[in-house]
Amino acid sequence: MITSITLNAAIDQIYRLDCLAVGGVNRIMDMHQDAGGKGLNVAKVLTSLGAEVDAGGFLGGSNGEKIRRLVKEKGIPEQFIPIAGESRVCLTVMDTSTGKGTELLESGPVISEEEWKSMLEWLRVKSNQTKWFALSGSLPKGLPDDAYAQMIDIINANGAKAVLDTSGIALRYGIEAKPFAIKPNEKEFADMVGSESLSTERMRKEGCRLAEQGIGHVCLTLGEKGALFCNQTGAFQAEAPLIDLKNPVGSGDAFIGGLLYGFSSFEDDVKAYKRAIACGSVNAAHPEIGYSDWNEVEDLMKMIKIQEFN
Ligand SMILES: Nc1ncnc2c1ncn2[C@@H]1O[C@H](COP(=O)(O)OP(=O)(O)O)[C@@H](O)[C@H]1O
Ligand SMILES: O=P(O)(O)OC[C@H]1O[C@](O)(COP(=O)(O)O)[C@@H](O)[C@@H]1O
Repeated sequence: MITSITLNAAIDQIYRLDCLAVGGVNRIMDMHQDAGGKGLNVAKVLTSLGAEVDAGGFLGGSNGEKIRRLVKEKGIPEQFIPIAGESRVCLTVMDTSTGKGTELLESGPVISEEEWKSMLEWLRVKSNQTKWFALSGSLPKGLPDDAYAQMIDIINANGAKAVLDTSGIALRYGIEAKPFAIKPNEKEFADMVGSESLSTERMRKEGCRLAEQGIGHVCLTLGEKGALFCNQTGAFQAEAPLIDLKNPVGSGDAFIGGLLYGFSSFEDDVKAYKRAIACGSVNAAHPEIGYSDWNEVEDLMKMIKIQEFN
């Protein structure tokens, strides 16, 4: 069983239009809404791949009710903790002439101390029943900067494993608690290291340093360039397959879905890494956020070559 936790769940809303005119009048071609926030996208991908997954986190207000209904419609069991605040809307404006998405992300509700305590209590019980956790996305207001670190401590103490996908200060603290895996993208990793941008060699060096400190898998995703992986045995790199790009939003979440599918079904590291990249690329080749399909993933996996750094 895999449990995917979204502390800052969202209604993911996509507006598609011909060509975005910033500062002008834009008429929308079509609009789509789905349950989102990073962890829910991970759960959608895992469900499409046929994995046993459930979802947790915080939900509140009428947006929260809508998210709960959308999650149910996808057949994903959920144990969200109700909160007093209103869950957020995250808007992606897809410019179909360039294939580029502009994301407008609300910061989300304020979580009270009581609500946070309920989450930690729930996790203490849950991590005795579930082996694998995805902890994904930004922290809503009101939570301490070390919120993910507190969660990872509980998960590790119960012998379960956490894959962490967040950024900024929450990532810095989270790393201290030694999650099983982390997945920053290039920019998030450069921010973490305190640099504008990083060469491949510097990414490898910094990634391997973290792996030596006890993070099982440091996965650095590089968008269309693929990903770089560091673990106890070394560093590996793979290019992403060439695809017809439709919408890259949610590709990082799909990558986590693939990684968790692989590890939870005892695939070796290289196969799990290939599955993760393929899942990211399959998502990017479709307009929906958090899209996956078993056969498409298997086909792309055959095209991916993992190379070890010397
Ligand atoms: N344009 C693209 N072409 C092919 N694969 C892509 C593309 N964009 C993303 N991917 C796949 O999705 C993975 C995660 O994408 P990335 O953009 O790095 O993550 P995030 O969404 O977290 O920023 C990549 O490692 C790659 O496998
Ligand atoms: O929790 P955050 O970091 O604010 O991000 C939320 C947004 O991230 C997404 O999950 C997309 O994430 P990725 O493109 O990084 O995979 C959107 O669906 C969502 O609206």
